[in-house]
Amino acid sequence: MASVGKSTNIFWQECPVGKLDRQKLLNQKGCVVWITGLSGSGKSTLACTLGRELHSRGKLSYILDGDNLRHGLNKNLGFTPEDRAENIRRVGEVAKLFADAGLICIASLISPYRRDRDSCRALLPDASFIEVFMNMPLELCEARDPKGLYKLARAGKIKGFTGIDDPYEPPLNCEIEIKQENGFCPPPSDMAGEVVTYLEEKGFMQE
Ligand SMILES: Nc1ncnc2c1ncn2[C@@H]1O[C@H](COP(=O)(O)OS(=O)(=O)O)[C@@H](OP(=O)(O)O)[C@H]1O
Ligand SMILES: Nc1ncnc2c1ncn2[C@@H]1O[C@H](COP(=O)(O)OP(=O)(O)O)[C@@H](O)[C@H]1O
Repeated sequence: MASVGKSTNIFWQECPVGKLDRQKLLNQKGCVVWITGLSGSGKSTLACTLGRELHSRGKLSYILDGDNLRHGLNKNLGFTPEDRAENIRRVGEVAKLFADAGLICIASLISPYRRDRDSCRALLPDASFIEVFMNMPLELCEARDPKGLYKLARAGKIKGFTGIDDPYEPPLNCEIEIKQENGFCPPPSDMAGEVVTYLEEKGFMQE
């Protein structure tokens, strides 16, 4: 009897067209670019700039943005550690499907806990999970505060806000780290360029 999670009597169905066939069609390799960092660190900005750059080079990508997914797939989840873990788990599984479809999947979530990110990494075949750490100081993110959420968190009107009264655990072994240079944040095009160069060097931009 085959059993997975809570289901029993389930079997894996093989499909006639596989990942390699799709990659050939698209002339690229499926992977997940997982962008993690504090609210306001520039995750969505990098995701959008990277998505546009890949599109202009004829590469198929798709952005999974934490904020957006919380309007649908994850609308029943809040920000407790358990809900964040479930949020990341679901997005990791969806990202895995997109990578299997042959796409360059760009996931952009705070994903504050190391264990949850590492579980997503473990879902993907070797080296096709590319963790990008937006290593921006809290002071910068808080000064940006585009949604006014840090202000609310400091005023005690949002509880459990990442970086204020909920932890952010920085990656220990990420593939790419984006940080300030001489006190300045690199422009979005440079941040995206760094990721594109990595994808080229590792062979994801062609089949
Ligand atoms: N308590 C608390 N902590 C952190 N963030 C909060 C919180 N409440 C709401 N928000 C808003 O939700 C966005 C983060 O959603 P994520 O799905 O990326 O979060 S997580 O990965 O599950 O931690 C995040 O979006 P970004 O600013 O784009 O990161 C916030 O706008
Ligand atoms: N490289 C950058 N240089 C200057 N401003 C940036 C840069 N990246 C992001 N920003 C600005 O910082 C704010 C937060 O960026 P955003 O991408 O929404 O962060 P996050 O998705 O991590 O919450 C936005 O106002 C955005 O325009």
